[in-house]
Amino acid sequence: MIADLAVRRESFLRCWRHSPGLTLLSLCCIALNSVSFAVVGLGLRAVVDGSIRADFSAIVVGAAGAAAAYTIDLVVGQIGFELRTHVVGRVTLTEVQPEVMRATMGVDTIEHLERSDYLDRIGVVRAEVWRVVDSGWAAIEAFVFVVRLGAALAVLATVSPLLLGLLVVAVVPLLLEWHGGRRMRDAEAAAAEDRRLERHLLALAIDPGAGKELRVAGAADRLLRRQRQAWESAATTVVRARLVASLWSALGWSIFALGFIGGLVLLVRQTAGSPAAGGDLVLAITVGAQLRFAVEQAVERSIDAGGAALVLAPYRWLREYHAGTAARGGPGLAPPARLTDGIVLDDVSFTYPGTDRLAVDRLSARLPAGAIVAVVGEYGSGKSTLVKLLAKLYRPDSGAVRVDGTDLADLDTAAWRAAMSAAFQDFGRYRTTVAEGVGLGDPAGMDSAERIRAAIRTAGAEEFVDRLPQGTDTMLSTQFGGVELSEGQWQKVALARACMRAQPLLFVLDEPTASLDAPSERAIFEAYMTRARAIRGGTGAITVVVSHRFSTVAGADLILVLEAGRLVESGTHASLLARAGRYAALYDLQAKAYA
Ligand SMILES: Nc1ncnc2c1ncn2[C@@H]1O[C@H](COP(=O)(O)OP(=O)(O)OP(=O)(O)O)[C@@H](O)[C@H]1O
Repeated sequence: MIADLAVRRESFLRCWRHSPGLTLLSLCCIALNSVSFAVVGLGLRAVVDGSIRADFSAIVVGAAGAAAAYTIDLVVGQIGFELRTHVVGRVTLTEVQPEVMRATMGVDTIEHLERSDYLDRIGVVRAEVWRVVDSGWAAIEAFVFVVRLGAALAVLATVSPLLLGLLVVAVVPLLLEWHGGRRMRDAEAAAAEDRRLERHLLALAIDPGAGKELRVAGAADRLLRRQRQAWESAATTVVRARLVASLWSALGWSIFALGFIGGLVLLVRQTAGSPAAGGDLVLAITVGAQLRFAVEQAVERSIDAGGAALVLAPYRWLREYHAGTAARGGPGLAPPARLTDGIVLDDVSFTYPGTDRLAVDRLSARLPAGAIVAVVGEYGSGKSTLVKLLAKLYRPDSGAVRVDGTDLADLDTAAWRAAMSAAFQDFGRYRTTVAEGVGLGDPAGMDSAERIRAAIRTAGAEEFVDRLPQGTDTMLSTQFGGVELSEGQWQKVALARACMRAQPLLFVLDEPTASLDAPSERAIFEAYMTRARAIRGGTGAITVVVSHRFSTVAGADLILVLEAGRLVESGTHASLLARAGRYAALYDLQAKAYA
């Protein structure tokens, strides 16, 4: 609560610093608006009283006051709203949104991108980040609307304390509408699954991949029928609830109208015969009629202010999580300029957050400087996890990864990343030009057309890139008016991206050729071997290749065989075959399958 208040205050101050003039103007509008409609009533009373007393100046002042207050009520409220929306929007887009993106991207590890509970929180913040900025305004406005309600009641009390009873009848429609609103929300929640399904089926219908299958199978009509059913089911639930909510609302309004008329009748009976009562009557009618809206605004904005807490909580979590991981990472030590000893995995264990199974289980191995190391094993044996630990995308639960004797945890994360290159199994498909998509592998070198070409050459992508309509300037993906690539071509672009750094200390290839045909895979792997041998001289670079295909990695200097997160064998291809253990059995199995 206190922490939320601090964020609200900070958000409001951001608006103030960003646009002090507009913020001040908007605040003035809110303040003026808070008293305007009570002043309309007072002005009209002055007019009526003035006409009874034949007091011309009272009539003029009253009419002018009422007219001004009425204009303010109609216009200034809207202007204040527009100004606030403008400032909130600008601060959201220029300050808070980028901060959220930085916090999401700036976390060293990727746990928050792989855990569904973290993703849910990030999703809420990203979708409703404007509410963080609006939260300060919502609190101010909620307070001002309560003051506005108080002012209206105070004015009514000057006529007769009896009229305070109008507050009760003004609350009744609100409660009934709230009840109807809750039914609507329940209905929306009940219809959410059908809506999701409906959107998903519609997206499938226009998805190029599914589109092919649906055409071949002739299943498009069937799919659209299912989509329509889902839509109708969702619509029926919501429309029914809307109808019920309207009935509750009509009932509430009727009660308010009856109570209001009752209050006026009482007032008339109390003041019957008194000529001075005309002004009071007009004031009671004007202010009383608006009372329900005053209550509604006060409640709505209070709910808004309270509802912002739903976004403020994950927003604070994201900031603290980011700050916490940054503090853990610290400024860190610089990685060595070249590896002399190598990387040692010392009794490393790791369990993914939210799971209880060890993905890497007490693994110890030495990856000598300059070595080409292959990591092999069956599905789910922990190969990619090992690679992520080397890239510092996760930290071991126990044990340590040592780089030339220094714990990887003590190395500066950004500097370590700058000293390595990686192509991952689930590589990114950047919808950019080829040159950008490759160059982003090393932002420092992405302006060099030569380096981009060299990376493309190393990845074996030169031939297909040269055939593209604008070569390296070709836009990728038809979504942006460019060309669509095959799976294998996308993978070659990702590989080229990983080749942008000329002298990395660690070069990681996690299943870099899974989408490629066997000859392409072989050619690329050989190119990598050549490259790995070339770069190891300069920096003692270690190349780690993860692969399912044992034949591809037979030329590696060291092969690590994983099973259920454990290292079960290690050695060269020849030594492992001679050992006739797990590696030999799997190699044999694959050789027979390919034969
Ligand atoms: N993000 C994650 N969250 C939870 N568990 C995970 C996550 N990623 C992997 N795992 C689990 O960790 C274990 C090791 O997975 P990993 O991806 O390292 O295996 P792998 O050998 O690379 O498999 P593959 O050859 O299929 O890529 C598996 O049991 C997997 O289900």
